[in-house]
Amino acid sequence: MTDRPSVLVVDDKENMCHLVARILGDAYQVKTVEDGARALALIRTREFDVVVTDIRMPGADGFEVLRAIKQHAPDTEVILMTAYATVPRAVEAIKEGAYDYLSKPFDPDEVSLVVARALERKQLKAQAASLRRELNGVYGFQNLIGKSAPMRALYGLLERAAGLAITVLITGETGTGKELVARAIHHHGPRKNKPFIAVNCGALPSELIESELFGHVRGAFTGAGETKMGLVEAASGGTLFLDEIGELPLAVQVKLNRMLQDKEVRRVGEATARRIDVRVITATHRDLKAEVAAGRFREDLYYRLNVFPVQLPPLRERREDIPLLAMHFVQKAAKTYRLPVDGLEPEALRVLTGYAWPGNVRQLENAIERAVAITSGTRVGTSALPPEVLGESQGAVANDPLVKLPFREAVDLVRDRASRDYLIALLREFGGNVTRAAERAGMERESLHRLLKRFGLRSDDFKEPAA
Ligand SMILES: Nc1ncnc2c1ncn2[C@@H]1O[C@H](COP(=O)(O)OP(=O)(O)OP(=O)(O)O)[C@@H](O)[C@H]1O
Repeated sequence: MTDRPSVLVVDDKENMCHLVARILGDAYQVKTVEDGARALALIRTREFDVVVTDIRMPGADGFEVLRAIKQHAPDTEVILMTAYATVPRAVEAIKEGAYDYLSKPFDPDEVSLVVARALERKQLKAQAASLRRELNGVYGFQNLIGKSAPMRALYGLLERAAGLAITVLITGETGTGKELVARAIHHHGPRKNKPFIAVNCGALPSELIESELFGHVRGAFTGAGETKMGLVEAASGGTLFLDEIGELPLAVQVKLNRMLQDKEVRRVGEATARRIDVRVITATHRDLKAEVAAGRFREDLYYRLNVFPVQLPPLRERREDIPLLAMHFVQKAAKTYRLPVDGLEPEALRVLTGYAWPGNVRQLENAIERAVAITSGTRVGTSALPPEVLGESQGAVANDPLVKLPFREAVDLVRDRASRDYLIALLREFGGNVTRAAERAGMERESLHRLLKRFGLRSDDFKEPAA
């Protein structure tokens, strides 16, 4: 039987090997070797579930066996056998990753029990690892949901960015999750216990931005009552997230650039500067490079911010995530409104997956929240979905005659449409001159004539009227 768990017994005393093999032989597939060096060679070529090894052996001892296993087969559990005198060493071995030890002489039940427990731990560990993999696949990174290829690639990038404390520039259409990503980077990095301060540069009136960001001293300008610390200082030790960075007025861009360069901040109206230590993450839905070209964004600041660019994919480019996101938002809304809604009708899911979502995840979240609020049963159906979502997907699917045809006929139809369009463009280009059109098309004049006839086209219709 090959599906029994495998156990390797290593002891330089033959009778000890036999004894352990006899105890375990009924329940496990047992292999015995009588010296450490052979055990080392064996574990490089074969993986055992559990290894029971003596500590004191000539040549390679139990510690060497343990280390080799942790290196080559870290999932294998190791149990050491030890005489009374070497118990302290066995305890040391546990610190190095062994599961347990048996002190000689032992009784048979003790051996069976320790091996069974070691196996149980191995299985639990494997189960936990697979659950974690699954959860990571589904729930992605921090609070980000999505398991599509673009999202998985994104998680890898975010993991790297989080560990590096590097300046990150997040770009993506509205509602793609830029703020969520910024938070995920912060919470996954070494500054997670420090503040995360988010500032929407587009939402602050331009005359206030400077003092909000950098702070001001009393009386620095009309209306500056008390001295106030800015948001940059509030983020000290943590992360400053500047959303909609493309909206920052040029004058403030200059100050921000200087702050990043000198790692110092100067409150408005104050002569001396203060050292600051903030990690800066910025985001924009604009094409900053184009903004630079148009003179609306400073080039030096652009390069300072764009150290680690992260581009978020629009939802329509990761449609396979829509069911997962939709389900997540259904649960969230059901909890908020204390409603017994717990899923979506398959048809509703089909419609959601077919829609283009110009407002991305935020639009999906709003659509689902509203749908849940008006659902009286336990599942969201199509009738609860917003008209714009229904309209587009129904239009795309139901009005296209192609879907009513068998595959071959549909392909023929598409080919005919494309051929006709091509011929029209060709005749236009050459003003109805069939000889030249045939040359470009790489076919004989006669063949082109036949094709034109088949598609009901007349070359004369494309000739310039005589002046
Ligand atoms: N991958 C995702 N998983 C779960 N929720 C998401 C995801 N992406 C976005 N969301 C949710 O969608 C909403 C919009 O996200 P967020 O505010 O981060 O987008 P944004 O790109 O910053 O938008 P804007 O450009 O309009 O400021 C939030 O409620 C957020 O929780």
